Amino acid sequence: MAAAPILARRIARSGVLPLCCRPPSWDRAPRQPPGLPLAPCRAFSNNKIQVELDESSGVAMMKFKSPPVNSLSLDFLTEFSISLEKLENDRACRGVIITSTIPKIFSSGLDIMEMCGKNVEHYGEFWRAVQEMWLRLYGSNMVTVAAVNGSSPAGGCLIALSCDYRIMAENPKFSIGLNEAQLGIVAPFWFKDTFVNVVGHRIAERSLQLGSLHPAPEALKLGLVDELVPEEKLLEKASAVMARWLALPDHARQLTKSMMRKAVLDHLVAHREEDIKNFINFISKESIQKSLRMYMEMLKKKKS
Ligand SMILES: CCC/C=C/C(=O)SCCNC(=O)CCNC(=O)[C@H](O)C(C)(C)COP(=O)([O-])OP(=O)([O-])OC[C@H]1O[C@@H](n2cnc3c(N)ncnc32)[C@H](O)[C@@H]1OP(=O)([O-])[O-]
Repeated sequence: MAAAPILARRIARSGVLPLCCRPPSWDRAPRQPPGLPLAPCRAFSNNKIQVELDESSGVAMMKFKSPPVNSLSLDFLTEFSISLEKLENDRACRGVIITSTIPKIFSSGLDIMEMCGKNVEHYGEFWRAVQEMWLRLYGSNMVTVAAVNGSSPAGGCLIALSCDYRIMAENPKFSIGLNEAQLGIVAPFWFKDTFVNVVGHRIAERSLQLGSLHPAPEALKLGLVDELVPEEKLLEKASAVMARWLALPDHARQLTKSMMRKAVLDHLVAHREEDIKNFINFISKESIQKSLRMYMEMLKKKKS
């Protein structure tokens, strides 16, 4: 598949290790070598994501900043994977809080334009980047907390579901869910598995079949998010939750997390190429392309 070397080159250019080469974090050296001056805060930023690591707490704040709606384009996904990998390999980092700088939007999900009117090579490269992002986030050794400060459909919901804990702003106008069926497309098995692991089979089945977007209070009732807080308290709450999770020894928490998630992660790793082929075949169908075009037109009409 031509897409594999392309993504490998993109990642190689950035100096990021592939997932399989990542050292387990319970094997890491002590956080602060003795005798070195404390460096309390470090930041890095790329076009679509900004990251600030507080070395004294070991917590990174990752903010999506890709207007207008933080859609997950190929470039966004690549930057996201690179940012996660940098943090994963940083001995000073134990946890990451993920949020958005865009008012009212956490992420609008996969960029629909990446799935419309492109060639087979592009679809393959795009889908590999979606897989890569999920493998890194769902398989992360770090504590991951989603501070969902706006709407979060489809791929945006997947990001939140892949974290260890989800806190959402208690605004009923913000909704979250895997709404793929509303677009005439189907969430792949690993989106479904991640969803089932959070809310259970019955809720996931009903919500997926209906392509439901759940307003924040309903999302809380379903267990799709863990807590609702006033928007202005979201980051404070996320930091408090993070501190509680980081109070445990890393190795015990990490091994437990890995035990809970391994089967689902292994399933995709074992079927990655097949999953890419399935996506390409599915998304290339004229009927699917038509559904996506109609959905984009509906979004534009709603705006005008
Ligand atoms: C098998 C595959 C699995 C698929 C998984 C997925 O994630 S599928 C993804 C499922 N995702 C969804 O179903 C989410 C669909 N989006 C929404 O529901 C709303 O946009 C919103 C609630 C996120 C924000 O509402 P709001 O009133 O604040 O903003 P607005 O609506 O005015 O949009 C502003 C501009 O952004 C554009 N644009 C928006 N989203 C996307 C996108 N994903 N991509 C590309 N573009 C997108 C929109 O067209 C408009 O462009 P224009 O006209 O300026 O050129």
